Amino acid sequence: MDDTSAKPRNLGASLPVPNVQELAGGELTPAVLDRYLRGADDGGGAAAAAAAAAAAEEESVPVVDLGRLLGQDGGVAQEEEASRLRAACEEWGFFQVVNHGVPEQAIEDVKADVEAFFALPLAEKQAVAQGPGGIEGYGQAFVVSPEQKLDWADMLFLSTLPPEYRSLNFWPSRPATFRASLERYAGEVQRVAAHLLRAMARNLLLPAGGGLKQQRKGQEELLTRLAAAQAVRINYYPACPEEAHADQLVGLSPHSDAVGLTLLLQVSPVAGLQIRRGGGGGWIPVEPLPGALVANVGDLLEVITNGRYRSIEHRAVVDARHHRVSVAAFHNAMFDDTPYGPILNASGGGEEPARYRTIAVEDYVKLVLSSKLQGKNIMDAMKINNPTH
Ligand SMILES: O=C(O)CCC(=O)C(=O)O
Ligand SMILES: [Fe+2]
Repeated sequence: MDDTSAKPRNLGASLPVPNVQELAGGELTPAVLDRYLRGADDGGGAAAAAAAAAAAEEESVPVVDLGRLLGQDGGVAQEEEASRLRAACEEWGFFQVVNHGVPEQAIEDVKADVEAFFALPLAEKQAVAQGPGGIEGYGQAFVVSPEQKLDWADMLFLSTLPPEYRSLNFWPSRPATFRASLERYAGEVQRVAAHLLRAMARNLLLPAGGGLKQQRKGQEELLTRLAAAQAVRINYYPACPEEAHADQLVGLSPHSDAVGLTLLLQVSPVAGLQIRRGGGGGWIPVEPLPGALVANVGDLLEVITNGRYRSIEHRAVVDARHHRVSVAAFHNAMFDDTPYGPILNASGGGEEPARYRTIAVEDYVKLVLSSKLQGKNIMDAMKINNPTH
């Protein structure tokens, strides 16, 4: 296979929109600002903020200790942590990962380099601007109509792993250490994702032993394949401009991640990420926890577990005074023709009906990129309408 055919093809592009960091640094005309201002019905509004505050008092996202999960404190602690992971996946779909083994320096370097990238003048950042027809590079995503409300953020999207998926022309050459920092960080985080997926597989799959051993092994491999490829989306949310109120802007519209497993680094010590647990309800903030990675179940994991684990709707809101940066590392299966569908005996008992269609990763990502970000609308289309459910 030659190098270009190994890469994911151009999977979709966004309509061109203004650079938000530049808008935030200049004077905004009412007409421009209007494209970003939302009412309560399209994601803005004090009511949502109040709901988040109220919800926060009662609930916070669970924390999983990866070292314990891998057995560093012995078997009993490992089992305890495995149950914690199970509950986090079944009841939340979101959790913070601590003691993950990613060296502090690898995190500090990537943080410093992404901040330094966004601090460059626009012309230098545009050296890695998205091209027509593609999502990689510096720009925006998910803008499909000139009328839709826009997100108050810019992003840099890069395929990171496997190395042959990279398009280095989109990797910044300034700051000079950017590429090395991101490469190291990408590899470290992929290892964390693979460990988590393997632990999830053990929680989910058939009991070991007997004639089921081979089947169990195959299922474990299937789940760990969800960390074979990785892409990162580096988000920059400018502070709210004076002309607006922070709760009228949305940094990233509500969505679930169209991948296997996401691990997110909250670079800035500024809150912004919020999740909505199944069945609606208020928005719950995921406070930045120093040194932690935020894990969340993606759509493909929901499909493969036949809905036992759910990909959860989340969004990013804008801070009134400080900009915020985050690095989302999306782990996914390779972009080939392999179809992925539900593992039907995941419960260990009898055949359960498939609740989702089977689809190839590339086709699913294409479908998502050609749509407006709107909650879990695309996952709804993946569901099989089973009259018994
Ligand atoms: O900035 C955040 O905290 C959320 C980012 C996110 O959800 C994404 O990039 O998919
Ligand atoms: Fe996301």
